[in-house]
Amino acid sequence: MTIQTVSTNTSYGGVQGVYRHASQATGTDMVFSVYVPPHAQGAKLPVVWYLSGLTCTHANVTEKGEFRKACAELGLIFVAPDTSPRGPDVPGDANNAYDFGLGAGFYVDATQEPFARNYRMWSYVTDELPKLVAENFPVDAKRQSVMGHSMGGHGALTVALRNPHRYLAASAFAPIVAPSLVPWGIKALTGYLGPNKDAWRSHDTVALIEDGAKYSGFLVDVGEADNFLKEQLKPELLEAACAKASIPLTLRRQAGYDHSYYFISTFMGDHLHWHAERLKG
Ligand SMILES: N[C@@H](CCC(=O)N[C@@H](CS)C(=O)NCC(=O)O)C(=O)O
Repeated sequence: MTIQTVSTNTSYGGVQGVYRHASQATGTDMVFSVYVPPHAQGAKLPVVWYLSGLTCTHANVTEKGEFRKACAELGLIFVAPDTSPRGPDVPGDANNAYDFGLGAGFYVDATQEPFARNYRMWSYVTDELPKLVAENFPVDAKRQSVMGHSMGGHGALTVALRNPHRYLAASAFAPIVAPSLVPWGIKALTGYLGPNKDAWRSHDTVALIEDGAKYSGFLVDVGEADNFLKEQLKPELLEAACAKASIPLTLRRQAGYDHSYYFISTFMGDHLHWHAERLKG
C-alpha cells in the first residue's frame, strides 16, 4: 500500500504531514494527516487517532486543534482521517445538506444503496488506515488510543467500545452519544444502514453499553454554550448508561464553551495527557 506525500512541515521539532492514498475500503482517494513528534531513531511511538465531526476533513483539527505541542512533549503520533469518501462519483445528500453524505460518513459501513460501495468509514478507520499508518510511520501498534469530536466523538466511543483491547484510551469532545435517538443520527443511520433499528445498536454508544460492552473509562468534555447540546448530544444519556454499567466516566461540563475548535483546542492538552497516561509502555 503506497502513500503520496501532499505536504510536510516541521513543527515543535516533529513533522506534520498530509498524505493521500487510494483506499480499497472506500474506492476513492483519501487524504489524512499525521503528526510525528521528535523521537529517537528506531523508536516506536504510541498513536492517538482523532475522528472529526460533520463537515470536517483532516484539515480542521490539523489547523485548529492545537495538539502538536502536547504531542511533541508526550511523544504521541496524532492521526486525523477524513470524515467520508469524496469525489465526483461519490453520492452525497440529495439536498446537499451538511449532515449526510460528503463530510458526514458517521463511521459506519453503509449497507444501503447508493452508499454501500463508498461509505465504508468503519472499515477505513479501524482496519485499512491503521495498517497503512503502521507500515509508513514509526507506530507501536500495541499502544493506540482514540478521540473525536461530535460525530467523531460518536466514532471514537463506538470504536473503543467494540475494540477495547486495541484502543487503550478513549475520549471525546461534544460527542453524539445516542445517534439512534437524535436527528443527526437518525438521518445518518437510516440512510446508511436502513430503517431496521437493530442494525443501529452496534453504532450507538449508549446502546452498546446497554447491550453489555465494557470499557476502562472515558473522558468527555462538553460545552454548556454548545447549541447542539440538548437536541443532538445529550451527554446525560451517556452519564446514565455508564453509571448503570459501572463504566468510569469523567464528564466535564465546561461553562461558556460552544461546539467549535476554540472549545476543542482549549481542552486538547488535557485529553492528550489522559491518553499518554494510559499509553505508557
Ligand atoms: N455549523 C456547522 C454545523 C456543523 C458543525 O458544527 N460541525 C463541527 C463538527 S460537528 C465542526 O467541527 N465544523 C468545522 C469547524 O468548526 O472547523 C455547519 O452548518 O456547517
